[in-house]
Amino acid sequence: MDTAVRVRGLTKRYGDVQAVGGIDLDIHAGEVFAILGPNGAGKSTTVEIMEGHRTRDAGEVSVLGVDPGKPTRAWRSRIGIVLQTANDVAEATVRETVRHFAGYYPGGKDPDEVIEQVGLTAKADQRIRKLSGGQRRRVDVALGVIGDPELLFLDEPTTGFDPEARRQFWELIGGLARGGTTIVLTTHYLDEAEALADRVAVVSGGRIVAEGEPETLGGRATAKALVSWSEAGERRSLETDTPTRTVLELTAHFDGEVPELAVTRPTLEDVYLRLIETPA
Ligand SMILES: Nc1ncnc2c1ncn2[C@@H]1O[C@H](COP(=O)(O)OP(=O)(O)OP(=O)(O)O)[C@@H](O)[C@H]1O
Repeated sequence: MDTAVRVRGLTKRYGDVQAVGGIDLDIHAGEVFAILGPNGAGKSTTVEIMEGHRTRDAGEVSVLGVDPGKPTRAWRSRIGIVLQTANDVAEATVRETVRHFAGYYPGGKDPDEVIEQVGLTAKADQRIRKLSGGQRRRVDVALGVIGDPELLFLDEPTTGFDPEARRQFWELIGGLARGGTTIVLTTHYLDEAEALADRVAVVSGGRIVAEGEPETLGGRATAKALVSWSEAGERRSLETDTPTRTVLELTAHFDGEVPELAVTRPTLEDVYLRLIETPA
């Protein structure tokens, strides 16, 4: 498998703050990789170093085979970056803005197609200033993909989106991924990571504390199940390795339907919260 991003021993310090304290990372070409972690964990610093927007103190970084500390124009054109909302083009319309950015990428996508892809066709002639927060974010995404990048960085892409807009955005990202674009995103939404990411890394205190597929992260798939039900007006629950047996026993006990029966495993959020509680 081709490697899109390779990071070894990355460190970055701001004065007294060790923002990144030795990160190793491999992101494969074509995968969607999510970086999770609490505020101040070092996610943005790591991603901005990969983007070539921040210097590093030590370590090796290779992005599409190039050291982002020595970026070339050709390399930049292969990378898309969705930053937090840019307000400087607020007076222009959606179409004018997307067309303007398309001009930087001779081999890029058709502006109207991209506007359609991000669901802004009906707003194409509206000034960006008059869009809602979520709609502006879609413009940011349009600008990130207009150059048809091989690798797309998304920093907290759906902050401010309503639930429907988030779903549409997930579909957009899923479509880009199916088309072969490698995607690196940071997010605070665990359901977003679960819906989109092939693999996730949890960063805490400038280090990776866990890495893997969202379904199995932190032993999630093999964790004990929680069986819960109602009895004599009270909620009862039991943690068990053999939930099927527990349910059979409960069925016998109640001689049929178990009132308000639920069987659950830890969610990605449960696992995540446990991981960031434990110092690396
Ligand atoms: N330019 C800077 N100067 C000084 N300290 C900084 C700078 N940028 C980040 N830091 C510090 O480095 C640490 C990591 O910050 P970073 O922005 O990488 O975290 P993050 O995981 O992206 O957080 P968030 O989820 O809040 O965006 C924090 O303690 C932050 O205060």
